[in-house]
Amino acid sequence: MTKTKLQKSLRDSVVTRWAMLLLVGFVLAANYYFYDALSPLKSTLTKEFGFTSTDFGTFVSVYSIPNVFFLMAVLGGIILDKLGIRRTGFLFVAFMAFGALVTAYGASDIYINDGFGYAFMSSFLPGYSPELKMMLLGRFLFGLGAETSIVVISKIIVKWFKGKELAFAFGVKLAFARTGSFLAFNLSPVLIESQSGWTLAIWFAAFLVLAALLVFLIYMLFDLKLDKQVKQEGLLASTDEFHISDITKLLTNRSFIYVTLLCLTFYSAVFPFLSFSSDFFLNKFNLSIKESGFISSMLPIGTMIFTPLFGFFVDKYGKAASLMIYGSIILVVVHLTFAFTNLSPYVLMVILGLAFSLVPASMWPSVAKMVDEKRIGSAYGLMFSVQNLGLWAFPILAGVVLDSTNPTAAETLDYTYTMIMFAGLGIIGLVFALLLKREDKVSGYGLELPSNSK
Ligand SMILES: C[C@H](N)C(=O)N[C@@H](CCCCN)C(=O)O
Repeated sequence: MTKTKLQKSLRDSVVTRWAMLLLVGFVLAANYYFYDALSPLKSTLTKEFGFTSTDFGTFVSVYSIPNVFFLMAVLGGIILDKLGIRRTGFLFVAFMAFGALVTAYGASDIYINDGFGYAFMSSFLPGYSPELKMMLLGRFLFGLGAETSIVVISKIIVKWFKGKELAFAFGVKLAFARTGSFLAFNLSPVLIESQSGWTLAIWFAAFLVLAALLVFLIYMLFDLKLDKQVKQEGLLASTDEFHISDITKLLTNRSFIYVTLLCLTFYSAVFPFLSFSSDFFLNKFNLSIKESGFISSMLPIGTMIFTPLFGFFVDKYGKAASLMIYGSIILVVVHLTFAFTNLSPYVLMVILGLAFSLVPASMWPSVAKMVDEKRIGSAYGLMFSVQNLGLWAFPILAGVVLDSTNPTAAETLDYTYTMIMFAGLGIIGLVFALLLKREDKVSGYGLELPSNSK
């Protein structure tokens, strides 16, 4: 009796571990909120600062530069293994918060009226406004922190839920992320109408990320307590230690290569599209900023419900490779329908939500089947870095395509070619999904089997 009592730790309490998910879920929601908060403001940024579509695309994509060109997500995973959850998490969430505040500062009146750094930002690259340059710096720092903090949160979920409700917890974690996006698309258009000025929408987003840093501090107290109880950190460090050979093993695993390329193409056709979607609805259907922001938010709201459901389905019945194929087909059909018809964007966004649930719910758990558990951190880090190549390139390309296929100072923007580009990405993704399913028959990872059968 006494022995059993001694063996119980914080993670054995259902309430405590779900409370931990609530805490880190808030951090994740704030991350996604800030990522999407400026998307409904594209036309406002054009009106206030003269942003072109290419400027806006550059702003969206600068998030990915640290993760692509400095391999930050991979390095962050290594730092995580060396320094542990608390120090790495605090460092990268702090980067996120600092970057968010710098972005808001770059759009603020204080900065524009010759505030700190304005003269310096005006002294080079005259083709880019000082506002854009400061906001780019802020988003760069935000991106540096944001991707690694997602890797840290994934590890936190494993720490608290391994051997318990792990897959479901991952689904709920993604639902928190989507809640952040949903709120961003609906709140930003309301906040730009504030008496205190349109930049309140950006300040609000930045302070939300700052609040996330405080929430992470609270999480750290529990994490410390759990480590004291079970000395789990030492155990994880030894099992998750990083070796360069881990990366070479991953790069010779065909299934891993196909799933990573699917991750690159699929997410490149979703996240950059989502960043432009409010402006797309505004232009194509002649809607208000609020209404087009609301339509964009139909995508995350669908995924909040569908992702945990499909996660449950994959756990119980398998069929992960097939679900990735179905999700890819839906993505292509929706983007082509957006390009060539005037069908209701409300319905199409909900259908796109199905695709954006089918693929993530089956993709992320599938990686765990094809990669040793001790390499899972490196695997996710590598996938994130490759994926960020697309999240970097495609917002810029979308902006360039928009600017070059529309006359300067056009009243409304024609998105047809931009949407064809996103559909093209979806088609390439579909090919990788088909290759992945074919390869699974050879490699025998059992992607089509239920979770507990492998
Ligand atoms: C943008 C980020 N790199 C990403 O891929 N996010 C995924 C969730 C990743 C979860 C990994 N365990 C998303 O679908 O938002």
